[in-house]
Amino acid sequence: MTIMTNRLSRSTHPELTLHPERMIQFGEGNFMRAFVDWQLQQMNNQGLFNGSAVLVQPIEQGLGGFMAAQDNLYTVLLNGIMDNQTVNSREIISSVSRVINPYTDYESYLALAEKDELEFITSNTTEAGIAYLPGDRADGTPPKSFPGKLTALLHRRFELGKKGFVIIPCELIDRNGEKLQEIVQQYAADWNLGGEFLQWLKEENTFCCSLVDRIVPGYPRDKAAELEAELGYLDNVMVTAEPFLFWVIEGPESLAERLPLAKAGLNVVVTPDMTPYRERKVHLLNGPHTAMVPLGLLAGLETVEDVMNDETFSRFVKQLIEDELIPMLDLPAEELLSYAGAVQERFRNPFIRHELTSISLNSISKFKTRLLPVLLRYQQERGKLPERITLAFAALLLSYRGDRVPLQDSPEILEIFTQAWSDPASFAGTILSNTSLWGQDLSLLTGLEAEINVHLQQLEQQDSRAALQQLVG
Ligand SMILES: NC(=O)c1ccc[n+]([C@@H]2O[C@H](COP(=O)([O-])OP(=O)(O)OC[C@H]3O[C@@H](n4cnc5c(N)ncnc54)[C@H](O)[C@@H]3O)[C@@H](O)[C@H]2O)c1
Ligand SMILES: O=P(O)(O)OC[C@@H](O)[C@@H](O)[C@H](O)[C@H](O)CO
Repeated sequence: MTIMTNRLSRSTHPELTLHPERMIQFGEGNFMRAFVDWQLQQMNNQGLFNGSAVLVQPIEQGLGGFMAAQDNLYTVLLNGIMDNQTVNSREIISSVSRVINPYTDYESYLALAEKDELEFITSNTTEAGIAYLPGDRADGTPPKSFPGKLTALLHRRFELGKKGFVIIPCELIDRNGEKLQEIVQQYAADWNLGGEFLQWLKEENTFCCSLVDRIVPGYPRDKAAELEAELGYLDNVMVTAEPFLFWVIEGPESLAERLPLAKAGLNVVVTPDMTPYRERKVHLLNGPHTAMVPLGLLAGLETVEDVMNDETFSRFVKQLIEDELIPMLDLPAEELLSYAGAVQERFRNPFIRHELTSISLNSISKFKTRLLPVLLRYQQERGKLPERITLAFAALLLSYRGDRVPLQDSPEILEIFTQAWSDPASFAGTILSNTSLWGQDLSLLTGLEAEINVHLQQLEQQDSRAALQQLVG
């Protein structure tokens, strides 16, 4: 095999244009680079935007060094089937201008407030990022939390008498824009930044809620050397993604003109109410992901594709979606079925490797958001438990014993499970009654504790495939 020595850079690719900075983006992770920055590139390719994003690392450790070493260029590899066509594309993305690490260069970070051309702010700091950190300090260089950092930047902008920003967070939490705005306002109050600043925040800035959708498995570790040989350059931050993309932004109509994503042919909707889109995506895509993870891992499967290629498991996913999830959503069933069919196609994407363990991160809070609301509604409306969600719940609780599958969750949550599992006989009752995990006492839900105990025993005695076989027929 040829040994590659050339790193991707502006000198290896002098034809790539550098566009003026128009967006500040918190988060330099795989998702944002394959989603937002990829879309900026598409608009730039068509001469519709002429703008780049300056990236800010939300935490001290990050990819800034790797990005700088290749002049902030990187490759996005799209693999999958879209509109019945196989897509296997590679594109060098040149829509990132630089990455600022505010922990080592706070002055450059605050200096962003001076640049009039910067009009948009986007972010993805994981679900953990949009959080109020009591005691975060205005004189921190930088403040610790993402909303704290943003408040400091916005305040500098206000002091300079400049116009505000359109702020579009992409974190997968409900009402992300409103939540971010509330926390920024809270810091403004904590830090005594004054009533005029609060007014400027409200009147000069637009916080938009948004919902993102693109499966981004990230750096293709297993194929990197092969791909670099094919590309003809070294790239430490290349990223693989599916071709499908969807971005719903709850914002003013004028946004579609200022950020002409849809005009560039991208699947982006600007709407006054994104609720139905969020419900559909979180329950029909993220919900099945979260259900398949513990069941799949307990059966020794590794990827979403493994699950979908297994007859029993794929039948389980289909039944879960059609019999338990769709009937509980207040949207036209036909539209939901069509969306769900497309989702299952995306799960089957033979060209990407989406690890179940990568989805398993923080599975308890994911279950609470993605599947628990449906389980509760089903029980309330039908007077019985949804069997598939309940089995997945039991598998999740069993997996959190930590002896059969690797766990990735906060130390506090892992400790709660260690304590509860120390007495297996009372485990189900203890864990279901823990309101800090579920927001309510689930041991009070008729039949749940008994069902969970039955499934726990079943999953101990047989493997999860056998339990699924009994259920899906
Ligand atoms: N990968 C996908 O398929 C996908 C699809 C849609 C949405 N998302 C969302 O994107 C998020 C990031 O996924 P990724 O694949 O880019 O991961 P990644 O590990 O490549 O990037 C994580 C990013 O989040 C930041 N971050 C991590 N912990 C943080 C914290 N505690 N506070 C502030 N910032 C923090 C990091 O600095 C980095 O910029 C996920 O949590 C998910 O909500 C991912
Ligand atoms: O990104 P996470 O860890 O919150 O969730 C894992 C997957 O469910 C998620 O990344 C989906 O692939 C994504 O939401 C598709 O748009």
